[in-house]
Amino acid sequence: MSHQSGTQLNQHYIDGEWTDGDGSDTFASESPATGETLAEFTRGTEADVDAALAAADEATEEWRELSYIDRAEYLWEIYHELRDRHQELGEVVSKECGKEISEGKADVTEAWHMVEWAAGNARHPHGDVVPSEVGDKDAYMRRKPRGVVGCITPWNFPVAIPFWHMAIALVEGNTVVWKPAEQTPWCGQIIAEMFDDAGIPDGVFNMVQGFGDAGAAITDDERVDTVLFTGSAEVGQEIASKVGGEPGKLAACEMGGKNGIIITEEADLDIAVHSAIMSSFKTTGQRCVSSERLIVHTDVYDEFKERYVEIAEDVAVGDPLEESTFMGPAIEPEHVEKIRKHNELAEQEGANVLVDRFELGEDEIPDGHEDGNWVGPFVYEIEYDTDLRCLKEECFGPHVALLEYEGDIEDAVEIHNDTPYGLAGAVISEDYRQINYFRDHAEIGLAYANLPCIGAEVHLPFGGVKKSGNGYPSAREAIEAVTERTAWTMNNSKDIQMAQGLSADITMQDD
Ligand SMILES: NC(=O)c1ccc[n+]([C@@H]2O[C@H](COP(=O)([O-])OP(=O)(O)OC[C@H]3O[C@@H](n4cnc5c(N)ncnc54)[C@H](O)[C@@H]3O)[C@@H](O)[C@H]2O)c1
Repeated sequence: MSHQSGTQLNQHYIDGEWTDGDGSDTFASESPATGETLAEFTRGTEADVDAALAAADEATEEWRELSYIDRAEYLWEIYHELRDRHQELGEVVSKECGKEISEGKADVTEAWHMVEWAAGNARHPHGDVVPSEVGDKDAYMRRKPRGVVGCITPWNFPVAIPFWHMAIALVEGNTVVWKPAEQTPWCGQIIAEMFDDAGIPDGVFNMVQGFGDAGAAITDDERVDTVLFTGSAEVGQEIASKVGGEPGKLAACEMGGKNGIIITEEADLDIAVHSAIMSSFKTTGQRCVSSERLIVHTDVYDEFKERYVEIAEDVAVGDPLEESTFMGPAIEPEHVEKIRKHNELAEQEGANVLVDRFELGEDEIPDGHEDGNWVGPFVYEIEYDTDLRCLKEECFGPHVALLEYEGDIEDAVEIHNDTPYGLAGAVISEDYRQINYFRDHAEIGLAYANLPCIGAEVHLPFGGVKKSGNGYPSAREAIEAVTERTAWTMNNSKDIQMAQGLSADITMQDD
């Protein structure tokens, strides 16, 4: 088994074996905070994906024959490993994706919560007993696994999101081929070690390291029955249209957001400022639920702006492993460029820039971290206009627009809904009517009141509407995506009786 940082090459995990597979190419995991190489990995090719899918396909028959409870036993082993290796894996998350350490550890905690949910759910009822129109019939719904599930995950929750997908797919009786994000292969390596240590039967769990081409080889293969994808809208839409067009195949995709917080004239401004700062800058704005739009009533605009800007000017950017850090670096140099372009776009569209810490001062960058992908908050005010691209396109960074509105909650919600996305949002108000109006009219899957619009609990649905996805790859909803339902009706009498009064008489030609 290989499980190393440093120079040793880490492998794929296919059919219960660690393997270089095709082995024709390698890639590195690089620290976003220092630029140093953390570990080397073999890069997956179509041939590696083919081997993984063959193993997963072969393993489905025996795996689905096990009881839910026996399948869940393997997940309980992993639950204990996640807890035992909490500190170690949390630090790897921080090192590999640059999230500050409390977020790195929270990623691992969320993963074991999801494993707990999925494995615990194995002892809960699965399916429904339903009444029949005919007295002598039993009618009920049973679930069956779909078969092979392809899981494709993003870098920003490199431990939690894979378990949102895989824990449920596996307990429900599917086998899995997983491709971790290319930026966080070390987390992928440790998760695969956990499955290996748990003794999961060969072929049931397979991991292929690599890039988008390996991901596409999974989604395009006819042996895959369900694709679970979390990532950008561009890739998700491509997968949804490709896979959705194939009969018998299903894609559940969770994508990005252009999330907003409404701060009404009835807001408690302490809560408003605190919630907005967390939603804007936690994870350096690189959460799917990060807020890039703050929609603030004119009566409280000036006071809110002053207090928010004062914190944004000074919020601690630094080494993700230091507990005093609030924001770590951006994930990779290409992403720093993407954030730069979004900031420039806002300026071209007429932004009045209030905070520009995009290029941090030398004294703000921690010693020894000069080669990190550093960016700081960029905050601007702009007059709302439906044609502004900077208010519609996801930046996925600490890039925030302040929008002043007049009028009622209805006006604020109209601005809030004016994006192609529909993932998360929050309202800050002490007036329950305003809160309830937001709850009923905001076009989003995750709505918060008097809270940041970040944060998830695994037993709640997680997912968006519009361009943000179809709200499937989480908890209960994911079960729909990885199982097929069979409606069973069973006759308890000797006669055949039909619903809707349909005649069961067979009449003959001579009658
Ligand atoms: N809604 C959610 O639950 C949620 C959660 C986290 C992140 N996100 C979104 O994810 C994005 C950031 O993550 P990212 O940069 O890793 O996203 P990404 O779309 O670039 O990559 C996600 C995964 O898809 C793979 N991939 C890339 N091209 C592919 C292709 N053509 N076919 C198959 N797989 C392919 C990547 O290798 C990676 O594993 C943001 O837009 C963010 O909002 C959404």
